[in-house]
Amino acid sequence: MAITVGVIGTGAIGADHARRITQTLTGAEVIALTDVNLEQAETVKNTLKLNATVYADGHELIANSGVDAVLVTSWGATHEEYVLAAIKAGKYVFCEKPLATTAQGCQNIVDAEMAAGKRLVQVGFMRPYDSGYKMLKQAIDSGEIGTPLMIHAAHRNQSVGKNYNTPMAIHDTLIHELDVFRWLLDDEYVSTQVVFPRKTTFAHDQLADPQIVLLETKKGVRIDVEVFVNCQYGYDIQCAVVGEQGIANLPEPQAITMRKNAQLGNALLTDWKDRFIDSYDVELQDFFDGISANKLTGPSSWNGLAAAIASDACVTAQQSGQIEKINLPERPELYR
Ligand SMILES: NC(=O)C1=CN([C@@H]2O[C@H](COP(=O)(O)OP(=O)(O)OC[C@H]3O[C@@H](n4cnc5c(N)ncnc54)[C@H](O)[C@@H]3O)[C@@H](O)[C@H]2O)C=CC1
Ligand SMILES: O=C1[C@@H](O)[C@H](O)[C@@H](O)[C@H](O)[C@H]1O
Repeated sequence: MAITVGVIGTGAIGADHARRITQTLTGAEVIALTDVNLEQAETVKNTLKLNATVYADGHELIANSGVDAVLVTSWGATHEEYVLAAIKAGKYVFCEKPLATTAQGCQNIVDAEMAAGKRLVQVGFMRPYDSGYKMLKQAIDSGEIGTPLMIHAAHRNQSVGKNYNTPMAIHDTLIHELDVFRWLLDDEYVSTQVVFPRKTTFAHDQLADPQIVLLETKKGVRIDVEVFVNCQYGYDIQCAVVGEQGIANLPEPQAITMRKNAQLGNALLTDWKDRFIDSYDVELQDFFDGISANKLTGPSSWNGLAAAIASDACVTAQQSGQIEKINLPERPELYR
């Protein structure tokens, strides 16, 4: 029997996840939808020809739809309340990143899940499912480049909307790096500092763009990440791990090289949807397979909390201009 799913928030990624569940993945079916913009939920239902009910809001969906699993794909600030409600109702929940926009919000979720006594939550950190990042991790773990010493990384978006502000560069964008570096290095952060280069004229008043985030880990690895969300030229994710004996670079997405109009080159991607299309498929299939096996193994609430603790420190560092400490508590048994 298919796992029944309710989607809360049917915007860009909610609609895309509903599409992949319906058209690409196996073992799950979307039977419930909601969005603060109900028309948007109706549109997704009709476009994908879903045999689904549109609920008035997320809490009604959780309480009355009878679904096995909930996908929380609404705006970041609304995640915590829906994830807590889903846990309370004993439902599995896949929550897009960030798990919550603050560490306290994530801690509330970890506490609720521990009280439930089993893992119910998977966070939408898809990069560990990406074939390029997996190759990078393999290169590190095999010892090919020796002990990692530094990471130089960049997270560039073509442009962002007017509602995107300076802290979002951390808790909405950098949060992917904050998760994936812990996984790549098998290490934890101890401190951060944020510095601001000259501002691009393409950023609006509420946004300092670009930003450079500096991180230090327990093992002494130094990391610099450029977050530049109005870079204009494309969607570009870079990661170079410098080891004692070599450098491992995240592979570029596959693209045809063309000779045309007296130029040699290839097109760059412009959208996260295309850049990580395969990893979104694999992460969600893993979530459903975990439900079938009654054992979730993907990115956990603990991963959400660890990233959020670092994220909070980075947001503080944006304001203070100082080096801020990052302290992760002891990992509970449930997440070992
Ligand atoms: N893993 C990844 O690479 C990506 C993750 N995301 C995450 O997914 C979430 C949604 O992002 P997008 O789809 O890009 O945004 P979006 O703005 O396109 O869609 C969000 C939808 O949620 C709805 N919504 C807002 N508050 C709601 C509430 N209280 N109840 C029900 N619906 C509500 C909005 O009306 C909108 O339709 C964010 O947390 C974002 O960080 C987004 C893009 C990529
Ligand atoms: O998660 C995502 C968006 O929400 C976020 O706003 C973008 O900066 C990221 O590149 C994308 O992967």
